[in-house]
Amino acid sequence: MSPKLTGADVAQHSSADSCWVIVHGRAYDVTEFLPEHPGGSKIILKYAGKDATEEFDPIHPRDTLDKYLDRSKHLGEVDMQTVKVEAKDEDPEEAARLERIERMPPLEQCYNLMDFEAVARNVMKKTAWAYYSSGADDEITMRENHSAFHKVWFRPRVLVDVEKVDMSTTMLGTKVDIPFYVTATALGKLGHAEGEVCLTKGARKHNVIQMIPTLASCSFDEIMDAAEPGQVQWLQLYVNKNREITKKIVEHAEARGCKGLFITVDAPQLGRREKDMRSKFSDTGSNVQAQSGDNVDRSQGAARAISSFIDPGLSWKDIPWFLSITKMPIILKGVQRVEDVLRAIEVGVHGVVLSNHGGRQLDTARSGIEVLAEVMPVLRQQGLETAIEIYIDGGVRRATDILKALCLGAKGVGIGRPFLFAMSAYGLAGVDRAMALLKEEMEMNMRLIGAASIADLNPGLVDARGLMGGHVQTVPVDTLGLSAYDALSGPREQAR
Ligand SMILES: Cc1cc2c(cc1C)[n+](S(=O)(=O)[O-])c1c(=O)[nH]c(=O)nc-1n2C[C@H](O)[C@H](O)[C@H](O)COP(=O)(O)O
Repeated sequence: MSPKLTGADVAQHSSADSCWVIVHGRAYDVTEFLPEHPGGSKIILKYAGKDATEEFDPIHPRDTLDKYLDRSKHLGEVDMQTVKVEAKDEDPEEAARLERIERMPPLEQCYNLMDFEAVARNVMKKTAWAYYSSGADDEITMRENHSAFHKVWFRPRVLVDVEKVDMSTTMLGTKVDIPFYVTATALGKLGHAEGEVCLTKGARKHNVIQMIPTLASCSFDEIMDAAEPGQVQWLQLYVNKNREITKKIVEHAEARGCKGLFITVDAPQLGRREKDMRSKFSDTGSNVQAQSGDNVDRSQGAARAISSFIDPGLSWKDIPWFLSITKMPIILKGVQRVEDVLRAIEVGVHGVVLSNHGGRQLDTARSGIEVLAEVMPVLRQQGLETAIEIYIDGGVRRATDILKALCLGAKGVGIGRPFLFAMSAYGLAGVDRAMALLKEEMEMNMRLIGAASIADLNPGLVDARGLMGGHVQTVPVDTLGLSAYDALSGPREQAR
């Protein structure tokens, strides 16, 4: 058994000519990999000759080095007792954050999904909050996503026997307890050490489907392994320019039992999320799927650092190939107009998610609920309303938002940030409470609109004319949301 390396051995290799790093107590020679790194070489050189574990973890699946770094560069175990721990200069912001954590409200004081966002804003690390909370450009679409639901009013039925309420439904053939799923959101470990696995555990407890992101912090297999037998997961796919890599990922997901392939079609390039950019994301780029280490401009924030492999050339002509390489149902995630829904039906995919990526891509794109109100009447007119499954996501924060979407014809909705914020602030207990609150709201509101089951939900229960009136600000100010978003430029107010 070769002797362990010491911290001094590693520290001798701290330049671009010879660069060793320590990750999880093992040393790696990454000299030749430097120009390949999607996040650029600078970020690795910052940790040359040192322990890089703390920066590596939130961005990279655990098996990244095993998968992508040649074995000959794996140098073996390091005696961590001999590694000098760098004294961190006092960061007043971090000290203030830790202070706020001491005073954060107990979980029981979170009564709705916005409460989690308000708490998370105060207790999350700056880069993590910036990454999760940011929308593209002026964040108009991000705010519209939630506001748009306030343009839809209910037309409740009375004197309906709603003693028993059944909110279960099926999504892509899977029976779920409530018509929402945990949508794909990258870099789960920015908010919580367990990352996407924490969401897996929450989804399992509530029999809710989890969509696994391509850009997860945890490895795909870690997330699949964390699921209980019978627990259903889908894969969200960013298509790689190198289709061989993409084919391997899709085949592996199918072999592991994924029950849906959601191809993201609204991100030929990731949007400009300025809060993320402002936090000067300096971490390494995730996912070493990229073949060549483009010299990514670090100031572009996390998004740009981790997405250089995505193929902007993806087009309708690629869909038959996807249909040929997998039996999983294929859903196009990020469709934003009825013409593309009709095209999706034509090319034979199984569904679409009407989505603008949570307002993180094209700013002033319409909200999912507004596109839904455009799509469904056209599909009904052509007798196509059941040809494929229609989902929406973006700005869903109340069970009434879910009910409005289903009344207008959606099969279910995806929810992103709320579960990230609940996880980041309170871990699994937070995710669990967030889902339980939605179930509570759902049962109550189904009773109040006079619907005993999902089958009872129909367009007659809502008045969606407010969505058609263009974008005149007819929406009441969403005060809850205001306290969470960074619309306020002042210092972070005290945790509530
Ligand atoms: C909040 C968030 C959303 C991301 C997301 C990361 C975060 C932090 N990321 S991103 O880094 O590339 O933008 C993904 C992603 O990996 N793939 C994807 O298809 N959608 C991604 N989305 C969009 C997500 O799947 C939903 O469309 C969006 O979150 C729904 O809006 P709400 O957050 O308001 O529920």
